[in-house]
Amino acid sequence: MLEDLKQKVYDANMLLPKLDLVTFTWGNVSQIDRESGLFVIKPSGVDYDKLRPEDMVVVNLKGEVVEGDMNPSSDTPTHMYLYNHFPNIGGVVHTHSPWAVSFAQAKKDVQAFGTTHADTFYGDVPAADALTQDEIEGEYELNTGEVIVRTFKERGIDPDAVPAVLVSQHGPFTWGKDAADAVHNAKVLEVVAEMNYHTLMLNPYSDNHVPQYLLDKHYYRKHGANAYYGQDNAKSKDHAKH
Ligand SMILES: O=C(CO)[C@@H](O)[C@H](O)COP(=O)(O)O
Repeated sequence: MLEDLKQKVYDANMLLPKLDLVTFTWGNVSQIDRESGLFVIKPSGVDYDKLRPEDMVVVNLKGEVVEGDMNPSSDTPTHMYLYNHFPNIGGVVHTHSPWAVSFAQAKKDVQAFGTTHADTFYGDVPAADALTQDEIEGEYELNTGEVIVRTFKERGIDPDAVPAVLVSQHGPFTWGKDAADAVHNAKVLEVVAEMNYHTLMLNPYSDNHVPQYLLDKHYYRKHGANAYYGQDNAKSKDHAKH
């Protein structure tokens, strides 16, 4: 089932080593078919050079494996949580790319210091709280997905405007309209994280943050003036006109 989607998800996973976003098997990509409510994700712990499209695992939004001979990625609960709570996303990526992980471990946002950032992320990329562990039926479940969604809610960040997060004690998760778009965002995050580091080394008090109205403008240019970005639409339309 979903053979075309398996091919797309396989292709997106194979971009991770190509884009220097993963070491060994440290990463995973998925994409959802919103019609069926099923998503396809990489199997856990499989070397990229051994991976095949037919190895992709099909999972439903309760986290149950619907088709696949191997275990799905260990991050499947997080991908699933994001699909359940961010209705407009179509693909999710997790990597351990070094610059983004450094900011995640330091629990520091990647700030919007310039257009390189603003062309993809229309605001700072937030560092989420550390992992939480809840005992669920005697098993410990790392509620990474809950930590991500809670961070966006508490900080009033629109996940469609900032398709990325830095999970402390773990690493970056990015998302997008599909798997390929989510991989693109993962690479941009890694590049702008490195730029953030050097910007702050050159000027630790750097406050040349791109103003929010300009970030809005980039957002509307890409998503259209009617796109809602956490503000009154009338006001947003005015922004877009400038
Ligand atoms: O952080 C971890 C494991 O601690 C994971 O994110 C792995 O890096 C990827 O795992 P699989 O997708 O191969 O299960």
